[in-house]
Amino acid sequence: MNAPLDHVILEARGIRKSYHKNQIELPVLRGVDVAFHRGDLSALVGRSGSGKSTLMHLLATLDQPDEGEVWFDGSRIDHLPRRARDAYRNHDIGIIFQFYHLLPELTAVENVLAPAMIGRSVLGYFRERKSLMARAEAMLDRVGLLDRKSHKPSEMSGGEMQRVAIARSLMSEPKLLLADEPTGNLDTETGESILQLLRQLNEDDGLTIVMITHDDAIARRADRCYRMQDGLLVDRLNSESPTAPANRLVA
Ligand SMILES: Nc1ncnc2c1ncn2[C@@H]1O[C@H](COP(=O)(O)OP(=O)(O)OP(=O)(O)O)[C@@H](O)[C@H]1O
Repeated sequence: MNAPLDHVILEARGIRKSYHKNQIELPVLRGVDVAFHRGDLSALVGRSGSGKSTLMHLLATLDQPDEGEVWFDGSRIDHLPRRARDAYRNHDIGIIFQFYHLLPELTAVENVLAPAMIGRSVLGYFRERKSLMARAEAMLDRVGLLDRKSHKPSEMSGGEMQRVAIARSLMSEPKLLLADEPTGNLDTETGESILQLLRQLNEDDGLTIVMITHDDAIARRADRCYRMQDGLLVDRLNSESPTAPANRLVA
């Protein structure tokens, strides 16, 4: 198959995936083709159970498709060896989740630092500790949370915890951020501030973002929206929201 076009950073081609339970096959993705464009804030929208998280897991190489291909930045990534998949997740992309996945015993700044410790020897870590700490603090500052750097997750609000998770995902200077229901656990106002932060990172820092959501109103805020239904990409959202003038129809 041909490599993706240059403006496409992440692409799924002909993806099929089934789960098996009690010897019954449950087809969850039934031939999904989707291409996310470099520099966009894209949304993948669909009802609960439509297969969004399953697709995201495949895009993140947390699982492998039964059929089809996943391409990132010009390379095929769906059946890479484990080390290469780890490197992709640790360096090329950032991932944030609805429930933040912070370590409860660590402070905000330690949570941001944590992934940078993976793959480094203890000696290597201590040698670079100062610069890593400075970067972690800069990332916390980027998300407006430097003054909470010594707080543990139990001492932060949901919105603050999501900001820490975003700061953590930025540590490795990813080319793309995968966000699974990033506002799903937040009230409307706090969710709005997280959306604005994602938009800022997209516009100011050029970060490509793929956001998964079940909420049409949130999806309409993206540059491109892709709708999933019963394991298929069915259409692209008609986006006429006045708040999203850059919103494009994807035919
Ligand atoms: N590990 C698994 N084993 C069996 N079935 C699964 C597994 N994971 C997901 N499913 C099923 O696959 C379907 C799609 O799930 P998925 O989590 O991808 O949907 P979703 O669109 O992300 O939903 P939600 O918005 O509720 O997270 C669901 O019917 C779910 O029950």
